[in-house]
Amino acid sequence: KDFVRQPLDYYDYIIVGAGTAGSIIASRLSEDVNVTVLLLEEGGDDRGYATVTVPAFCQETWRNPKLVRFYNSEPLPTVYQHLLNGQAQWPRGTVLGGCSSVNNMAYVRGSKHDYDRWAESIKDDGWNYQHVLSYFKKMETVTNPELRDSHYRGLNGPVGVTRSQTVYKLTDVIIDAFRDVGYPYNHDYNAQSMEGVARTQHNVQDGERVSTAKGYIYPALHRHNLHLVIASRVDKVIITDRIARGVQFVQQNLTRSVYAKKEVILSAGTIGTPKLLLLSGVGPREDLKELNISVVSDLPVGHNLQDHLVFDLAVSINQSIGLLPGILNSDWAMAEWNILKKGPLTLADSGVTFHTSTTQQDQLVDWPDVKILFSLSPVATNTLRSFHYSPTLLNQLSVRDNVTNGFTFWPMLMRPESRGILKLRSANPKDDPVIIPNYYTKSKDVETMLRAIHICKKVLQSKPMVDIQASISDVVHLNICSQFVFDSDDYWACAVRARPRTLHHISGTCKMGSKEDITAVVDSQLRVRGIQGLRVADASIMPYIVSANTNAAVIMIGEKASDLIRGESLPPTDLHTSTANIWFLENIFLCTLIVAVVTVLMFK
Ligand SMILES: Cc1cc2nc3c(=O)[nH]c(=O)nc-3n(C[C@H](O)[C@H](O)[C@H](O)COP(=O)(O)OP(=O)(O)OC[C@H]3O[C@@H](n4cnc5c(N)ncnc54)[C@H](O)[C@@H]3O)c2cc1C
Repeated sequence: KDFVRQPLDYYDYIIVGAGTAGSIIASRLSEDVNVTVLLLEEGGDDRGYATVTVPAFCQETWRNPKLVRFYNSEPLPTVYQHLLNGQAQWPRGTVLGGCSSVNNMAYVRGSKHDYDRWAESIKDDGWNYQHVLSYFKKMETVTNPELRDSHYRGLNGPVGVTRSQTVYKLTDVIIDAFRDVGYPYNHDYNAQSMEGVARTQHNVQDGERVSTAKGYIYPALHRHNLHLVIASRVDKVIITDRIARGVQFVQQNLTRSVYAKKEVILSAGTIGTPKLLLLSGVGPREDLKELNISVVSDLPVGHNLQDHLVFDLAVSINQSIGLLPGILNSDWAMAEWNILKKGPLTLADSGVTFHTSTTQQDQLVDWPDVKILFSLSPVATNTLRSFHYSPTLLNQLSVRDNVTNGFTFWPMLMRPESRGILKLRSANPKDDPVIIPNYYTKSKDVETMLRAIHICKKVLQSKPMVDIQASISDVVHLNICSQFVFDSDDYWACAVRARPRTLHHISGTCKMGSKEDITAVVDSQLRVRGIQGLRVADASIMPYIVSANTNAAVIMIGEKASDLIRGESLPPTDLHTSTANIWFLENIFLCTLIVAVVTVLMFK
């Protein structure tokens, strides 16, 4: 059995959204044969799409309306002048596996400090790094032998993780360039420290994407106690007497209801979950009253919206060592992937990731606030179109179309201070919500991005970059920034503000917090405040966005939520003892030698 057409009337647990987190929770809860689980998903099957499976084609997925839904922010044409209609556009995976089936697969857990800050703010050590590390280990199977012998890594989890290898010479040149200007090479940014330049790890195993649908749901579909219903949009949580009783959903234009004996769990993502809560009367009282929705619980649902932003800086070089046109569609690349599951098609991106702390305060504790990724070509207008850039900007950046050899820096802001907001547009579930991202409303965010751009420029001065005559190819005086001297900080600040490009990591709209925190929507057990039998588990619960791509954190949230629901917990990882053990194992030869020398000396 794959999908169930019509659910029964009652289940123990109803999970809304078979995305990244929802797939995990359905799979874990249904491990217990004594409970029944219903998983409801608005989208369809993610199998049968080569663009989902083959890592190098991943960017095609988030342009495919069969796999994603596009949400537009409110227009702000005088602010986001480089965006089409002044609107940010967010594709969200609307398919089994959710965004984990359409994302770029970069696997980055985040810093120890991200989770320690969560734990401190919510006053619950169960979310500190030592605790969540146990879940990060549980969920993954690290495939590279050189990474497996580490106390930080997991060896038997449902999600495969593979560290990329050099396919293009440009990858090695970029790594060498960062080292040349003094940054360390980081063997594993998912271990003790994130700092430095590293080879990217991806949710890829045997050359194929591992979404949470693939890792958790498909292997569980044979279970009789798990029902998966697709193409069904949940429109409301049925709440009476402050208890969640079930959900109302629409399937083939028919509205149906299904009931939960134990709990309803919302995993519909950073947009879907708050929208559903608001439609169900859980949200800011004044906003709900305006739409004639009766208020069940007055909570700041939709507030605290956070995202990672990226800027693009194209560079030209004098050698053909990167991703040249035609490589990915060549017969040999296809053959190499089909037969050996190797080669260019296994790479979701350049394979290089750089993290660094750009303030003295962050350096002291080792907590990166900037990340830089790369594209191994000077990203041309064809691709830039999908970033929702305005025709004027596309026209100005079309200089890149004439650059055959080059690459693009993607400097990124990892801990933004600006906060956006999401509200209902109307009480009609078919209407998309109002989204106001408030990008760069805090000047500190612009300052951090400028420091990231400075790092890119510093790297261009390195010997490996000078050797390939690397130089910024976007020497175009953007109309709206023409009052500033090109390449000055004011110029870049103007360009950065005008085109806030999302890294697709929206989070935080149903914030987790302590009892006293009036800005919180869920408590540290992920229970919606003031309502029984209702939890949220997805990217929306993050109190602060992590300093990393968000998928790994959401998988951890899915694993931990499953344990919270079934009343279990993993013991915290004891890093202290184990690091010592690892040191002993890694240096066993040295230890044996010391013992031998001491023994000989004693008997002499
Ligand atoms: C294009 C793109 C690239 C990304 N790249 C990376 C990357 O390289 N690395 C990384 O770590 N992160 C990346 N991310 C972010 C990461 O994938 C997400 O943060 C994470 O997957 C979100 O998981 P979630 O469970 O919160 O939501 P989702 O995975 O979005 O799941 C929500 C699910 O709920 C369903 N749903 C919504 N509303 C309803 C409803 N009313 N009724 C029924 N079902 C509903 C949706 O269809 C979806 O399946 C990327 C995201 C995108 C979109």
